[in-house]
Order: sequence, then C-alpha cells, then structure tokens
Amino acid sequence: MAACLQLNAKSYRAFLSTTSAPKHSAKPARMRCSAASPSKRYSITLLPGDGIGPEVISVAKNVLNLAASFEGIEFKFQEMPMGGAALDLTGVPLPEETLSVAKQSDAVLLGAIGGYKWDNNEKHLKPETGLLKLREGLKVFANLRPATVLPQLVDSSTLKKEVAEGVDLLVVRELTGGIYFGKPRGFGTNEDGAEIGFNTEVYASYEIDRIARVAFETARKRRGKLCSVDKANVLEASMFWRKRVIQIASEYPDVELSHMYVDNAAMQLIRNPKQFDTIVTNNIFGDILSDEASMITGSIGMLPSASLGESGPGLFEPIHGSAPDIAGQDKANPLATILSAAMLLKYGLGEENAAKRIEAAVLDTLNRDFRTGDIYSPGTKLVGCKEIGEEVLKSVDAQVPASV
Ligand SMILES: NC(=O)C1=CN([C@@H]2O[C@H](COP(=O)(O)OP(=O)(O)OC[C@H]3O[C@@H](n4cnc5c(N)ncnc54)[C@H](O)[C@@H]3O)[C@@H](O)[C@H]2O)C=CC1
Ligand SMILES: CC(C)CC(=O)C(=O)O
Ligand SMILES: [Mg+2]
Repeated sequence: MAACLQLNAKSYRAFLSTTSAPKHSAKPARMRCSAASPSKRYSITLLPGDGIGPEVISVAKNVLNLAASFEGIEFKFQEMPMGGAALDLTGVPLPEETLSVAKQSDAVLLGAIGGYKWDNNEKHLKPETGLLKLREGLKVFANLRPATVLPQLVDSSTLKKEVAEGVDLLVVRELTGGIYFGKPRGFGTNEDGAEIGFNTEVYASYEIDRIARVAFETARKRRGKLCSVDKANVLEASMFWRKRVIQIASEYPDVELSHMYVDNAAMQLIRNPKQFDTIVTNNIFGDILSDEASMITGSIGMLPSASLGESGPGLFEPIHGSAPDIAGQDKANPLATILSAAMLLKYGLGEENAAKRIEAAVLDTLNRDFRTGDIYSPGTKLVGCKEIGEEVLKSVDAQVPASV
C-alpha cells in the first residue's frame, strides 16, 4: 500500500482519515507484550545519506521495526546510497537504482544529505541536487511539517514559556515547484558585463491548486484555520499564488482563510506562534519558516515530516540537515527521524496503531527525562543518540498493546 493524496473531491476521503496532526497521548508503560505473528508486509527504502543521517536512521529503523511488530507488520528494508555517500560510491547524488528501488517500495525513510566535502561541487554533483531529484522523481509535492511544543520540552524552547506553551501548528510546504526547480536558472553576464547568478520562482495553477486543497483539507481536520504565506506585495508568482488560493477557498467555506506576507509571518511566529493552526506556503518560504518553527518546539532535532504525492510511496524525513558539526559524535537527536517513522506508518501505510505506539514511546522517554544535548535542560539526563534510541525502544516494548 503506497501513500496517496487523492486530490479530487470524490476520493479525498481516504487521505483525510489520516491527515490530522499527531496527537501525543502519553501513557505510562505498564506491561510487556509479545509481538504478533506477521500478517502484513511492506517494503521500506532506507536512505541514510550523510553526516548524522546514518546515525539517526539506524536508531529510527529499530524503533519502526519493533513498533510495527506489535501490529503484525513485517518490513523488508532495502538500504540505498543517496547524497554525498552516493557521490563517493557512484559519482552521482541520486543513482538511478536508488530512485527505482524507492519508487517500487511502499515508503521511503531518509536521514539527511550534504556536507562540507561536497559543498563546492558543481550543481549537478551536489548532494542537495540528489534530494531535489528524489522529491521530483517520487512526485511528492505536499510536505507536511508539524511543529508541536510538547509539555516536556517547554523549557527547551528559546521562547518564553507563556509564548511557546501549547503551540501546535502545521506547515504545508509545496515541495516540487517554485524557485528550487524553476527555469531559467544558472550563471551568466548581465547587460553591464557583470557576472550574475539567477533562479526563477514560478508556479503553475495546478501546482498551487493541489497544495491548497491539501492544506484546506488538513486545516479542516485540525482547528479550521488556514494562513497562506506569500510575498504578494512584490512577487508576481506570489500574486498568482494568492489568487488561486482564494479561488480554491470557495470549495472550503468552513475553513477560515487568512493571508500573510512572509516577512511578517517570520516575525509573528516568534511574537505569537499560537495564532497559527495550518500554514500553506511555497517551497522556499516553507523551508525557512519550518526551521524557524522548529526552534519554538525546542530543537530542529524534534521535527519530522511527511512528503506525499497523488500516488506512489511517500518520503519521510526529519526537517534537519546532515549536521556535519556533530556528525560521528553520537550527539544527534534521533527523535525527529523516529517521529518521521511514525508519520510513515500513519500517512504512508495507514498503520495508525503502530504510529501511536511510537509517538507514545517518544513521550514516555521524555517523561523519563532522557534528553540529547539539543533539548537538555538542568535536572534531566543527558544521553547520546544511541542511548535515547535504546530508551525509546524500551518504551515501545513496555506499552500495553494497542490492538493485539
Ligand atoms: N533534508 C536534508 O537532507 C537537508 C540537508 N541539508 C544539508 O545539511 C548540511 C548542513 O546544513 P545546515 O545548514 O548546517 O543545517 P542542519 O540542519 O544540518 O544543522 C543546523 C544546526 O542544527 C543542528 N542539528 C541539526 N539536526 C540536529 C539533530 N538531529 N540533533 C541535534 N542537533 C541538530 C546542527 O548541529 C547545526 O548546528 C548542508 O550540506 C545542507 O545542505 C540541510 C537541510 C536539509
Ligand atoms: C537541502 C535542501 C534541498 C532542502 C531543505 O533544506 C529542506 O528540505 O529542508
Ligand atoms: Mg531546510
């Protein structure tokens, strides 16, 4: 079963049943249960990538496997090279075989790509180009990035407690269009003979309509508020974005639509983040605003994401990068990747019980005060990537079975 965003009104219902933001309900671990015999099998492509990618994927894979086993699910994992690791191995950042295996699987779990070693490569030989090609190849245009301030981590937020407490927002980022993909792009010389670099922000009507529908449907399942973020006071592409979003809004009279310029949105996220429910925006603004939103929750190491298309497998990845500054030191926070694995189960495979088991295990681990350095606060236990992963596994294992 592959992740599927059915964007016509008739067949939207299947997707809608799984579009609400993860609800975290911490339940204390009470009894151990044994795994059911496998009855469902899924193939998962693992793309560890670079830097901390392999560290967080190794931990998340174990958590995914254990949580799923309680629901009678068995995985066939296939690990493939991607990003800088693939460049070193094959000379390209997204080998054809990697894309082909990913396309044929039920879901794809990615760590992160990139690093200093490849920073000065030509564009087509950059790890980041491989990631864009992967998203394009899988046609995963809708990137859901939930930012929820967990009560356990309010003190880790860089904002005052009263500002951060209770924040629960979702950025719906358009992922396969806009300036990251627009043409023309490149380097050249202008009429004055000066060297230039240029990119193009361009959106077709169908690209805006489909992401707007995902956002309206998602907002409808949440608190019914959608804020479209653009730069329509300056950019033609944004003026067009706003016009199309307003047109699609007529299909959703029950959703309260507002518009905000991106500079103001960046400021409002820090001033009063609780005003936001669902945000829909283009590729580059969504990239930037979701990193900003992550710090409200305590750390970029906490934010998962799901990227979905109209058909085919979904792509699930933490929103952070390869963090070369801490790579190989067992310092990475794997919770964003673990929560991405929960999104994989929920949005990618429709396996809600296993997803809930992971979410509850993360909360239980935080309740037991285990913290990596990025979310550490005095009085909690500082541990590394592997150790917090072991603690999450214990919490998965110790839960009352959800459906077995
Ligand atoms: N999806 C992807 O694979 C992405 C890849 N990148 C690539 O990653 C490389 C590094 O980019 P940066 O701009 O430094 O962004 P980054 O997200 O990798 O790191 C930013 C800061 O956050 C910290 N951080 C990130 N993830 C963390 C985690 N799980 N636990 C604890 N701390 C964490 C890092 O140590 C660093 O100080 C670049 O090559 C960039 O292109 C960047 C963003 C997304
Ligand atoms: C590395 C980029 C291609 C993407 C990025 O920063 C992101 O998707 O968050
Ligand atoms: Mg980013």
